[in-house]
Amino acid sequence: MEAALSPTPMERRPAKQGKLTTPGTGSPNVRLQGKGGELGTAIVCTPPPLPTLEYKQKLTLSAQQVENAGEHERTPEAWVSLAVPDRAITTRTMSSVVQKDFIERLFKGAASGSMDDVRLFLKGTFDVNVKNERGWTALMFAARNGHMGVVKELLQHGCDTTVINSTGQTALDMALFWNHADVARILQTDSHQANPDDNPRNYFSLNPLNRCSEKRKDKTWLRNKVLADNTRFIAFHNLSVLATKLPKGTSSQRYELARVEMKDIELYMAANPVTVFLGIEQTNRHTPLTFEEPGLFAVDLSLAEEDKVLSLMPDSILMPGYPAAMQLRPEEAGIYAEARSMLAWHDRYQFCPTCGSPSRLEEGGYKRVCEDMECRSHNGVHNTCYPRTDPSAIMLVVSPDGKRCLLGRSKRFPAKMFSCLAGFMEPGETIEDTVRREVEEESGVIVDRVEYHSSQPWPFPASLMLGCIAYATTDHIKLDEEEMEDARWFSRPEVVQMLTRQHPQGLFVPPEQAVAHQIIKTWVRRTANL
Ligand SMILES: NC(=O)C1=CN([C@@H]2O[C@H](COP(=O)(O)OP(=O)(O)OC[C@H]3O[C@@H](n4cnc5c(N)ncnc54)[C@H](OP(=O)(O)O)[C@@H]3O)[C@@H](O)[C@H]2O)C=CC1
Ligand SMILES: [Mg+2]
Ligand SMILES: [Mg+2]
Ligand SMILES: [Mg+2]
Ligand SMILES: [Zn+2]
Repeated sequence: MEAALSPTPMERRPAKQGKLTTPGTGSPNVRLQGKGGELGTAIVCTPPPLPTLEYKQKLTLSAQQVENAGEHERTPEAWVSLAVPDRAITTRTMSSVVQKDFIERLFKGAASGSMDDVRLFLKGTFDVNVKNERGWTALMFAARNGHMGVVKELLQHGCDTTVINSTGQTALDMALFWNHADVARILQTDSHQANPDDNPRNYFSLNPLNRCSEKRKDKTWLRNKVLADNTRFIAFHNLSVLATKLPKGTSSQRYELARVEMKDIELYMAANPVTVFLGIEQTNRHTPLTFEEPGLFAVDLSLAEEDKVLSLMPDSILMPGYPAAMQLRPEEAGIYAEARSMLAWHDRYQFCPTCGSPSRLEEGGYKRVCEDMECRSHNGVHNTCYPRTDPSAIMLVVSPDGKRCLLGRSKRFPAKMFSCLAGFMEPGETIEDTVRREVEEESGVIVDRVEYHSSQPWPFPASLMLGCIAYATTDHIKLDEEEMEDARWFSRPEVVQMLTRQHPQGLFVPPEQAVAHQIIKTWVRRTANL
């Protein structure tokens, strides 16, 4: 595919003559630089001859022919081969045709990633920030098309990252808009601009525990840990977690997980409830782990009466799943995600999926082993023995013109809430396949490019949301009437109103704890120019 020179077809027009002109004369000019800095501006006062077929053929001239050739007939290569050894190019007057050729080669090279063309220009020691008629620099072309090598080369040669084009965009804006994250990062580092999209951290993903998976097979260590004085238990009752209220004034995070002690639950522990080792609350992950550091377990107290569980901690509640769990402190939400998904797995997989025999817990609750020693699950790879995680794609679809995004309403959504489309991954699919299939199934819209944004554990019961931004090639909507109630294209201003809960019809998007919210916000941030 031909490398795009700019986001709009307008930009693909060849550069107009006369941009590089000296005011008052209309004559082309070029800034010439030598080792010690800028040497001055060479002005060509005679109107330049147009390139001829003959000129084009000169591309293959020998060194001698080049030396003998007239000024206007020299190609950039010829100029460079003549001039670079003694920097003569910086002191010569160059015809505008050759100048134009140099600059055109620079822009084309930057847009297509052709390092040779870019280096050719750089050898010529021109102004690296030369612009086309729309104010685009070579750095912008390279950033627009994601050519990391060219971007680095241009930055090394002093290309200015702060230049803006005639529509107010910098090279960084373009890299972000066109989702060249690696290029954006380099430009940010260079221009010291902070990017909130770097390393996004979603709610449910901030689990501070050291899971110490290497300890799960050490039965003695685990037993001692369960009994240690400073060990604490996160208690669940029918997948609702015991939580206590935080002091007032702590924004939307109003609860934290209650940590109960062995002495409080000894009675229930006698019944051997499902208990899962979650990890160690290690204060410093860079120091070696000691046994003294407190361990954390999840325990399923569903066998106990609900009020008995509530009485374990003053002022506590049994917090149901979504959306109640959005009120936990973010670090607590990470622990909750691990704990709830694990207990939900044990709850649903009490029997061996291979032979139907009862199964027992092993490895601190991270494995279920079939009690029938003849069962096939004891041989080879058996994922039936390990906790489940169901990958699920969630995507913001951007319209073909880049100006709108697709949000939908599943039938089970609260009234007036619109969100990203989402769907479970099927076996044998890539993330991109899932995104394209679910978008087409649910909305009839065709997606081409898929960009990964970030992921989020979604413990209802054990999904892993794979957040993406997807670029549509069509915009006709044909709704999946079974799953979806509505799906529409929304403009950026309307999405901003939905994010900030100021939409005139009261429409809104999921809260900031949902990855959907974060993906939508990323798109809004990237489209500041709309
Ligand atoms: N974090 C976030 O911001 C958001 C998260 N989500 C989550 O994303 C997930 C997927 O979204 P959703 O639109 O429901 O998915 P789908 O579009 O794939 O539709 C779900 C339906 O497909 C069927 N299905 C197919 N495979 C599975 C599977 N492995 N597990 C469960 N159901 C399956 C079920 O049908 P049936 O019930 O008939 O069996 C289910 O109702 C859900 O867990 C949802 O809660 C959704 C939106 C926002
Ligand atoms: Mg869906
Ligand atoms: Mg679906
Ligand atoms: Mg599906
Ligand atoms: Zn079995």
